[in-house]
Amino acid sequence: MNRPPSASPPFAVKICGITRVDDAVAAIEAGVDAIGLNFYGKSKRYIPLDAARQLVTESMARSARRVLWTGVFVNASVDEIAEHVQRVPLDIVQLHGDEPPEMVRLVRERVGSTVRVLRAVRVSQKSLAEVADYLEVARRANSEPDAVLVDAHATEEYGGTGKQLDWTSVHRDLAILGSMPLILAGGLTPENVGVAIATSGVQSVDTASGVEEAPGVKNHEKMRHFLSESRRAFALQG
Ligand SMILES: O=C(O)c1ccccc1NCC(=O)[C@H](O)[C@H](O)COP(=O)(O)O
Repeated sequence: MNRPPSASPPFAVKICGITRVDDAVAAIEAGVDAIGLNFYGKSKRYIPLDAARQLVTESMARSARRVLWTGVFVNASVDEIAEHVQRVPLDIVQLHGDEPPEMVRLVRERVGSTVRVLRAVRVSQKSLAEVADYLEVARRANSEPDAVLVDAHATEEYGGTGKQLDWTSVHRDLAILGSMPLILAGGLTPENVGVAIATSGVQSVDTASGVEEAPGVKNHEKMRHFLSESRRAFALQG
C-alpha cells in the first residue's frame, strides 16, 4: 500500500517533544498545527505511552482547537508503533531513526492509510542529495512517506539537538525532491525561524529545543513568538 505524496505538507508549524498538558494547551492556543510526542526512550523529551494518552485526552478537553498529534519513533518495531497508534489518537507517525526504506509501507499497512507517515532524514552535508537518494530507494520499495522532515545530523543523538542545517542549500536543492513535501527542522528558534523560512523557501517548520526552558519543558512565550514569526514569514512567501 503506497500513497503518492500531496504537494503540501501536513502542517505548517509543529512543536515537538511536549511532555506536559499545560504546554500542549499553550501550544494549541498559540496556533500550532501539530504537536510531537516523543516515544524514543532515550530522548530527553520521552513520554511514556500512558502519559501521552492522558496528555492528549486532557489537552483535547481543555482546548477546542484540533491539532495533529504526532508520535516520534526511533528504530521502533511495527508492533510497537501500532500499539501506540491504537492507544493514543495519533494522526501522524514520524520515523526518526535508521529505519529501512520499506518501514513506511509496513507501518502504513499495519495502521491504515489515515495515519500519515513522515520520515526524518538527518542531513550531514550542505545538500539535499541524501534526501533524494533516500526517496529514490523508497520509491522503488513502494514506500514513499507523506512528507520528509529534514534535520541536522549529529553523531551522538538522533534529534532534538539544536543543530542547524544550511538553509541556502535547502533552497537550492528543493526542486530535486519533486512534489515531496518538506518540513525543515534543526535548531529553529523564534529568533531565526523567519530567516530560515525566507532563505530555504519551505512551507513547514518544526522545533523542539528552540522553544524550551529545559528539555521537555516548553516556554510559552517562546512558543507564541515562534508561531508569530513563522506565520509572518509564511505570509511574506505569498
Ligand atoms: O527531540 C528529541 O529529543 C528527539 C530525540 C530523538 C529523535 C527525535 C527527536 N526529536 C524530533 C524532532 O522532530 C525535533 O523537533 C527535531 O529533531 C528538531 O529538534 P531541535 O533541533 O531541538 O529543534
